[in-house]
Amino acid sequence: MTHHHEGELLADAGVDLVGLWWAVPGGHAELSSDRVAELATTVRGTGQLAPVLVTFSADIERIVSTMRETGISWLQLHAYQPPAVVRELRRRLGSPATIVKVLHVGAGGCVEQRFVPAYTRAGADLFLVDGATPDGRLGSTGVPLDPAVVLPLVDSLDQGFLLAGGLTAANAGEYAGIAGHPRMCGIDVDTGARGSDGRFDSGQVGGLARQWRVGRREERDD
Ligand SMILES: O=C(O)c1ccccc1N[C@@H]1O[C@H](COP(=O)(O)O)[C@@H](O)[C@H]1O
Repeated sequence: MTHHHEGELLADAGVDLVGLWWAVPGGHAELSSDRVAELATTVRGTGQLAPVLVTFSADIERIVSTMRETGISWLQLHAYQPPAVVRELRRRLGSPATIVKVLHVGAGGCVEQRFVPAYTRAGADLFLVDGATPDGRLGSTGVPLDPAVVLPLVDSLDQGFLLAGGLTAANAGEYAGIAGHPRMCGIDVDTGARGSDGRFDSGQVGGLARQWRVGRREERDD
């Protein structure tokens, strides 16, 4: 989210977490710390949404100070930050923070597969399974993942996971085995939530919420 008015649209359409992109060099939605703070206030003001700081940064001091200054408690580490960074962030941010580590699936499978136990020991609360394209793009790729590759990966996890990567209302049926997985906690969508003009579209977001049958966290029993 980059504009204040998007908060109400997302809340009304059934979303519960909103990503604010910070320290994402070259990202189409890169925000300054001050802008993140303003938008986080708007997000919380809906009474329904919680903001997530989404970042490529591995700079522990900057991440911790931005989380504290903005009051954001959800952190999505979207790049290749190592387990040592997760461990130090967990130590510094404490248990109130929810740390989401992205696991990238490329042509050869999950790039971080062998680090998964280390991320778990380091204190990651959730994993987010997303794609990495052959040309190295991360985040907002709009490229769907092969469910046959994702399923054994999520089966190998000890904690909950979110799914991303080119998700739409129309392709929900292809991921039935993953959507019904006992550790499935939700989906994370950028491209498929937008209309042809590139803006968030309430019809697209509402369709995603309905087709994926993703309830709010407090309404689920997982
Ligand atoms: O959307 C972005 O610009 C972005 C920037 C930096 C990190 C992550 C970003 N988006 C994340 O990408 C995935 C899936 O996106 P898509 O549905 O395939 O377009 C999701 O986790 C977004 O939060």
